[in-house]
Order: sequence, then structure tokens, then C-alpha cells
Amino acid sequence: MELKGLLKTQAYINGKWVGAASGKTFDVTNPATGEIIAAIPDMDRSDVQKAIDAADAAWPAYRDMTGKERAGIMRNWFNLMMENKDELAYLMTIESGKVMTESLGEVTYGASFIEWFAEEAKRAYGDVIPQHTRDRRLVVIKQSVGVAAAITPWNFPLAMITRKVGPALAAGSPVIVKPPSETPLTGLAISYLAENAGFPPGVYNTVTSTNSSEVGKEFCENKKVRKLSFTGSTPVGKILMSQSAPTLKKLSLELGGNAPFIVFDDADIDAAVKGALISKYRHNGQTCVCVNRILVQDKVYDEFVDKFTQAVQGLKSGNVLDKDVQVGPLINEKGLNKVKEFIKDAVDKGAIITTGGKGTGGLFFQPTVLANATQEMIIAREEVFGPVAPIFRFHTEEEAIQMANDTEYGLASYFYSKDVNRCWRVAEALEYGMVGINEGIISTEVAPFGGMKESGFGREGSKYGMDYFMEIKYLCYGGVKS
Ligand SMILES: NC(=O)C1=CN([C@@H]2O[C@H](COP(=O)(O)OP(=O)(O)OC[C@H]3O[C@@H](n4cnc5c(N)ncnc54)[C@H](OP(=O)(O)O)[C@@H]3O)[C@@H](O)[C@H]2O)C=CC1
Ligand SMILES: O=C(O)CCCC(=O)O
Repeated sequence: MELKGLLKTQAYINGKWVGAASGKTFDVTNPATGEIIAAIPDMDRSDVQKAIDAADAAWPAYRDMTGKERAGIMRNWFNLMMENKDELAYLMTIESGKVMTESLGEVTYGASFIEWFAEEAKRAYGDVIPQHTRDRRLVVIKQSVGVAAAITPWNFPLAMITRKVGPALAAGSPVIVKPPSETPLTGLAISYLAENAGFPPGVYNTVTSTNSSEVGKEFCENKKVRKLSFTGSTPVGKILMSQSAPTLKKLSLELGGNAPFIVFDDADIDAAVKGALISKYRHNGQTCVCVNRILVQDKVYDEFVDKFTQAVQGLKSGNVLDKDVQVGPLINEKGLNKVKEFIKDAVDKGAIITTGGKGTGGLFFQPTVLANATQEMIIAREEVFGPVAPIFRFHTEEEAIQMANDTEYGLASYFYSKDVNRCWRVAEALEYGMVGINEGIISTEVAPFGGMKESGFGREGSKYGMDYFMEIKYLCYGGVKS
């Protein structure tokens, strides 16, 4: 495909395309074929410092622009993403293995955060508080938090960047993005579009590196960075939080999940099968909101297992660039080994494979269903991040809630029931930041995305998203004579 200048092999700092000061590079490979796509700069802390300095220098002028002016540039950027949708999706597919239809969906989804926050830029309203003494007037304004850094994962090479930089840029904060080393090319491509959209030099920066722990330390320790937003694993989130303590860096952490999907015996079983299928096998099970555990009530257990197994057998594997293919490869060897290890552990402990269970060459693995799953299995506790659906059995509503909440995670959860009273009860009892009720896909730019417990904190998207990139300032006018 003709990529119209979108395949960038340099990083983007202070409005310039640059290599690493050390001259080092690293290769980006296609997980579906193993082919090398490009070599890009392998930066170290000195390069990251340059990006931070540039962002800090750009901050005063950028924050002084009106919301409407910032919105104009963001709107240009959104339009450019949509005009280059096919090219961005192609790049995403070849570097991440995400099937083409899903990549096209992610470009639209990712761009929607820029459209949404461009509109929000004009509405960063403050407040007037009724005075508590006659000679005072109390006003609250919201101001940009300052330079913001973003560390993003490979499973959403575009949307996890835009969901962070959208609110930051709208609020008046320059950004430095560190995309994942597996999938940096989509992030570089949108940096090129950001340049063309008209962001002033230093407002939008992208650094690439395989030395993520050093980049993370610089973001946490550098006092010019006022905010760090991270999506990725819980262990790395904890490292970033402890590294941020000395500078009291403001943090948003969107971490791992262990999503339950509960099917009650009063549910529409066909709808539940459809919801579980799309939620489990989205990006081959590699999202933090993918179903990790399916909990099914006794009476409908066998029916659900049969119908779900049949539906999974209908998923189409093949060339990820074909628009009707639904199953791609795992991102890397580590991901593939995790899948194999979790299946072996489950089978050793009594699970039955009703479909799948085998690798099909390279990083590809069959979509797999495990019946008779139990709490003793690793998959009950840890995120598999792959195409494996364990199905657990429960007897009562209380037991389902107890099983669902029996995890340190609290990101997404789902349940199916036709009983309205039960829907309210269960939704309120689930200790999760997001609950899908008779829905398997819940992500949208208009709703708050984020978790509880060890799934992190902060909310992205929606009317709440910008608050995490703004300071609330209270102004007290005294001596007002009436
Ligand atoms: N919440 C979510 O959406 C995600 C959850 N995960 C979970 O994490 C597991 C492992 O996936 P993995 O990709 O290794 O996730 P990581 O948390 O290791 O990686 C996510 C991002 O953090 C960066 N990173 C890694 N270590 C550090 C560090 N010490 N300091 C700063 N940044 C760092 C990575 O950079 P680099 O790529 O250069 O290493 C990447 O940009 C998955 O199996 C899944 O369970 C993974 C991805 C997303
Ligand atoms: O898996 C993730 O990293 C979170 C993104 C998922 C979504 O936005 O639906």
C-alpha cells in the first residue's frame, strides 16, 4: 500500500524529525510474518530530556491560546486521521497483527478522542461560588496542568495515545509520547499528521526507545513533567507510582484487568453468546477489557458451553490484511507462551478443551474454550491476554458476585440478565470501574474509561477526561464594597 509519507523512521522532537543522539536504532517486526518493517531510533534519557525541555518551553504560549484556537488545530488533526484511515490501519495491522477490520475500527475510535476533546477544549468551564462573606467574591478557574507524558501499550497503537493526548492538548498541555517498542510506527505516523495539523514546535513530541525503564524514570523524576499517564501492566504501573513519589507527579494509571462475564439463567443466551464472543476475542483476547472469566449459572451452563463453542469454531483465521479475517497472531513469543502455560495449568486441574487448544504456526493460536474451569486455575486469577475463554459454573447470584469480585483487579465487568431488579443489584455490587449490562463492547469516547482497585485510577474519555490534565484554582477577591 502507498503510505503517503506515513512510514516515519525518526522520532519527533520540537517540530523536527530526529534520530537518537547515540545513533542507535531498533527493528520493528510484523508479528504475523516475522518480517522487519523498519528500524527506528533507540533513544536514551538524554533524548527524552530534549523532548521534555522542548515541551516545557512551548507550554506558556500554548496554554495562552484560547480553547477555540487549540480546538481548531485538533480538528485538523482529527480530519487528517480520518483522511488517512486506510493507511493508518494498514500500518497498525502490519506492526501489531491486529486484523484489518479491527484496525480500521481503532483508527475511527482513536480519532474520536481528538474530535471529542477538541470540542471539550472550548468548555473547560470554571465556577462562581456564592460568597460566604459580603465583601468577597469566589471564583474557580481550571488551568493546564503543564507538560504531560504518556506511556502507551502495543494493543491499541493509536487509541491509547489519542485518549491521553486528546485531553492534555485540549487543556493546554504540551505532550511527550513514548509508544511501545513493538508498535511505534502508528504513533510516529500520527505525529506526522500532528505536525501537518499545525501544532506549534514542542507541543507534540514522540520519543522511541527499547529502554522503557530509563524513559519511565526520566518522566517520573524530571520536575518539568507535571503529569504522567500510563496504560499497561499492573507491575509497571506500580513501578511508575513508586518512582513518582519523590516529585509527587500526578498520575493516571490504566492497568490490567480480570474481567468477569456473568450469564444468569434468566439471560437471553444467544445474546450472551454473541456478547461474550466479541468481548473475548476482540484483538485476539489482547485487551485489558477482554473477558477473562465467563461465569455461567448451573441451569444454562451446558447450553451456553455448546452454543459458545460453536460460535468460536466459526471465527475465521488467515491473512490479517483480509477484511473478513477475525483472528490474528499473538503479539510476541512471551504472549504465546503465557497462553500455552495457562491452558496447560487449567487442563492439569480438570478443565476440558471444547475447541482449540493448539498453535497453528508462528505466533498464531487457535481460539480456545475451556469448560469446567475452577477457582484453583491460574486463569481465574491472572489476565491471559490471549484467545482463551474459561467457563466457570455458579449456583446463586451471591456466589456469582463473590466470584466476580474475588480478584485484585477492577476494570471491566459484564453480565447478562433480563431481570431489571437484578440488573441494578448486580451492577451496584460489582467492584469494577465499568459494567456492561447485556453488552459485550462498552468502549466509547463519550463515557469514562478506567478502573478500581489494582486496575489503577483516573478516567479517560468523556466529560471527566480533561479534569486529569487540569489544575483547579480558587480565586478569592477580597474587599469588595457593596
Ligand atoms: N492495561 C492494558 O491495556 C495492558 C495490559 N497489559 C498486560 O501486561 C502484560 C504484559 O504486557 P507488556 O507489553 O509487557 O506490558 P508493559 O506494562 O510492560 O508495557 C506497556 C508499556 O509500558 C512500557 N514499559 C515497560 N516497562 C516499563 C518501565 N519500567 N517504565 C516505564 N515504561 C515501561 C512499555 O514499553 P516497551 O514496549 O518499550 O517495553 C510499553 O510502552 C500483558 O500480558 C497484559 O496482561 C499489557 C498491555 C496493555
Ligand atoms: O486494552 C486496553 O489497553 C484498553 C483499551 C481498550 C478499549 O479502549 O476498549
